[in-house]
Amino acid sequence: MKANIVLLPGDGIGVEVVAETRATLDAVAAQFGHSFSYSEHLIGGCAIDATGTALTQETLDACRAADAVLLGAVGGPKWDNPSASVRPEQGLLALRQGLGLYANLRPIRLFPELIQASPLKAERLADVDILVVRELTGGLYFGKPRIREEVNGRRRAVDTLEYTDEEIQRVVELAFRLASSRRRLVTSVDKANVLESSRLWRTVATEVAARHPEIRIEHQLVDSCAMRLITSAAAFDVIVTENMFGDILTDEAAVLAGSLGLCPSASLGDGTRGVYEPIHGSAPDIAGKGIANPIGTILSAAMLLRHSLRLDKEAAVLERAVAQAIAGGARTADLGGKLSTQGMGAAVRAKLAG
Ligand SMILES: NC(=O)c1ccc[n+]([C@@H]2O[C@H](COP(=O)([O-])OP(=O)(O)OC[C@H]3O[C@@H](n4cnc5c(N)ncnc54)[C@H](O)[C@@H]3O)[C@@H](O)[C@H]2O)c1
Ligand SMILES: CC(C)[C@H](C(=O)O)[C@@H](O)C(=O)O
Ligand SMILES: [Mg+2]
Repeated sequence: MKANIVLLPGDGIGVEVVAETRATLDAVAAQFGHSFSYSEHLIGGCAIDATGTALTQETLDACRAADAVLLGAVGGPKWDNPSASVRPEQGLLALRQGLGLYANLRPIRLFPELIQASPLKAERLADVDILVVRELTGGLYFGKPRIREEVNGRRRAVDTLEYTDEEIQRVVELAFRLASSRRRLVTSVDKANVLESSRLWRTVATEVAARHPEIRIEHQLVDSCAMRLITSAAAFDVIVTENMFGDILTDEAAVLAGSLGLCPSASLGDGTRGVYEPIHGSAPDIAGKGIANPIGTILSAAMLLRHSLRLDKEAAVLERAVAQAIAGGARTADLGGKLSTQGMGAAVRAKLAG
């Protein structure tokens, strides 16, 4: 098949891990006789430097016209001034909103050979297989008003946590659909003991659950969920939660896997188009050194093959190649090894054909 893929490397290690993933997608295409064409566009800090804005109309239009988008990461110290009116992260948020990508799927899967890479005891990690469905276009990230002002000599700032029933319903519905082909348990995470928006979330989640009697639902407060992710992660199947809770819980859950650099994601809306990106950021502490782990991005590309291109077999072959490379001892520095970003990509490609 022919597919048109937009690459948005962004900033820092985003550039390094996207280059390695493109090479890996090319190897998949060659093996299965597909033709992937790529166009590369700016987003984040590099877009601010070149154009003054973190997401140009041109980049957004290219993404709208593409079959799928592969993104690296945005941000970095160069653009971190808290008084700046434009920030790299705004580009990512505008992209998610502009494409209507309201659900971010973040699978947390463990490779058995990497159990030692996690600081947790091995017995706490047995059978961990979690899919976090993070709401992506609502909540504190987008609520209005958003204010920074000075009133009577005091500095004041406001963010707004807002959800409509429709926004909650569509993402919780998706979580239930995904749970039906897994272990049939949805954990809806909120802060309903304090937040009005969470009480609406819990009410709507309960309504959705009533339409899916074959799937169990449990409600869990976000603070104790954070603890249970460490003490009894294997008890979770699908977790569905609001935007910021999902952001925080998934970086925590990445510790189970052994490195943030291993974890992929798919940002999806109602159609087949999606944005695929690792859950990590631009990692300024290691950017430019060629040592970032590309596996989170390569596994995001596998999700791209499956969800946007409907290439299930190719996705499975790529995921198997990653698993075999890791089983064969391929390790970047975050996993205690010596492989470069390119070395890790090459180790995956070496397993593709076999
Ligand atoms: N989706 C995104 O574009 C995204 C996500 C998170 C953070 N950010 C941005 O990235 C910048 C840095 O944020 P941060 O430092 O809090 O988080 P980060 O995810 O960039 O890094 C956290 C830690 O994990 C390590 N790490 C991350 N990815 C890795 C990989 N692939 N291989 C090996 N090690 C890896 C880093 O070296 C660092 O020690 C900020 O500007 C932030 O806004 C962007
Ligand atoms: C960079 C930032 C806007 C982003 C988020 O909070 O969504 C990141 O942390 C992520 O997890 O994709
Ligand atoms: Mg995050």
